[in-house]
Amino acid sequence: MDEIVIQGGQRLDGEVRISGAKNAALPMLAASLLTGGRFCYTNIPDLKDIESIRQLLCTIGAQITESPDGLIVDTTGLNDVEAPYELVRKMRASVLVLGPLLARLGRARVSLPGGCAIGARPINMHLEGFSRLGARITLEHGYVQAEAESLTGNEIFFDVPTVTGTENLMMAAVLAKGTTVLRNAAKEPEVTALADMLNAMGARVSGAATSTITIEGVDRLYPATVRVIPDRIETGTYMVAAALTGGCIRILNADASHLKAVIAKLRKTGTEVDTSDGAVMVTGRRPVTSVDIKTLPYPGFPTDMQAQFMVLMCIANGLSMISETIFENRFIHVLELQRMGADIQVSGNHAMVRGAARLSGAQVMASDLRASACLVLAGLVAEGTTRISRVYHLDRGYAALEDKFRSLGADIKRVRPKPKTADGPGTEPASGRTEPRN
Ligand SMILES: CC(=O)N[C@H]1[C@@H](OP(=O)(O)OP(=O)(O)OC[C@H]2O[C@@H](n3ccc(=O)[nH]c3=O)[C@H](O)[C@@H]2O)O[C@H](CO)[C@@H](O)[C@@H]1O
Ligand SMILES: C=C(OP(=O)(O)O)C(=O)O
Repeated sequence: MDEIVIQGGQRLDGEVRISGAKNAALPMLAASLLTGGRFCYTNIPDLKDIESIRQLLCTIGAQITESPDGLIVDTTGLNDVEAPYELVRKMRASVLVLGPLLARLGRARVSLPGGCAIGARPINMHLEGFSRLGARITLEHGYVQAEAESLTGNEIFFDVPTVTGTENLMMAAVLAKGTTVLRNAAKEPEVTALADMLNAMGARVSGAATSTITIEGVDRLYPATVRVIPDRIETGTYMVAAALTGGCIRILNADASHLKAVIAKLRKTGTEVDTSDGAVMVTGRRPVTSVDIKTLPYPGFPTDMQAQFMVLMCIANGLSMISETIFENRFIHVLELQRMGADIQVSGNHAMVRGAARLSGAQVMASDLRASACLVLAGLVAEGTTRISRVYHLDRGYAALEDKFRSLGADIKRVRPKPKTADGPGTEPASGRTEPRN
């Protein structure tokens, strides 16, 4: 398994170009299943998760080709309605095919995703929503099956805002009879991007970016040409890299309007953020002032930036209280940061970070996507060498990560350790996971 090796201590300066957003591209690709025809996507990021959804769409019968105009997805002839366990276990966003398949074909079968490193992550609200639209839901042999002769609009109230739940229900409702109202809907920019795509296909979705989304069902949809929005979490990660290393990074192809909570917090740390010339310019300053963070649904501080921000708080000048309110187990990176010298105490969903730590490079293990990004950032400011294993998590969500950091001046490379003998010390257990899993 590959490792990322970082020699810390370089100040990062220069320009970096942000890729399309993973979390926008996934539902937008799933939306192509809603109607037969040729969709064209631009700004699709080069990521493992994109490979996984492409594989899933092909299993279902889509034809996918690269062209100079973009990624062409032809969904004219579908031959299957199933998302198998093998794909869902690699990428839980596979559940996003449930809504469009149910809407178009009246049937879908998807492996239940199960828990993941950061929490239980059930899909009960997706399923309750489909039931409210008239679908019969059965759970058997680890699969969820949804069936309906036709779907009928209804009012759906989410207990808590769910991003993929809102997206799944929006896709299910666009072809339903009558009007669907989603209350307490997620307001994330990726939800709005999907609503824009659905409208470009002929759907009638209003209220996206607010907590009430109204969908008036239509009889027909048409293929569309769409551009994926920039990845706000990748953007935020490079912003933290500038703050952390005291460097100056000009971030291109970013949308600062999607990062207001992160920018506000960064400015409070003393970091300069300038969004006036179309790019996002971030200049790290010393000392870094400690701030408290509480993750919340958008437009609050994103849970997907919590781990990266924690590294910045490790080198800040005081105490920082980080509260994680979205996922119940999203502090796994703390144990690895502690091994690098961080002073962090976790109590329930709060992490108290005592700043002024001198991080030192160590062998660490990535446990999930953003925890991996946090370890890369920690390696960049740590003294000495950091080796990060299980980096397949990073490949799910960060396009060309090493190239981008290297172009900013980081000393970072990917290596493939020599295979160890079967019974030699430190050998990967036979049951050790060697493949991505969400
Ligand atoms: C592919 C994608 O877009 N992933 C993002 C999406 O994940 P995802 O859509 O899975 O996250 P949700 O917004 O659904 O989760 C929010 C909370 O609701 C809970 N919940 C969710 C659905 C449900 O049916 N029942 C339930 O209890 C979850 O366990 C969690 O505690 O939003 C998260 C929160 O911003 C981000 O961290 C992920 O990067
Ligand atoms: C948690 C994330 O992704 P996913 O929902 O695909 O696991 C993420 O992008 O940080």
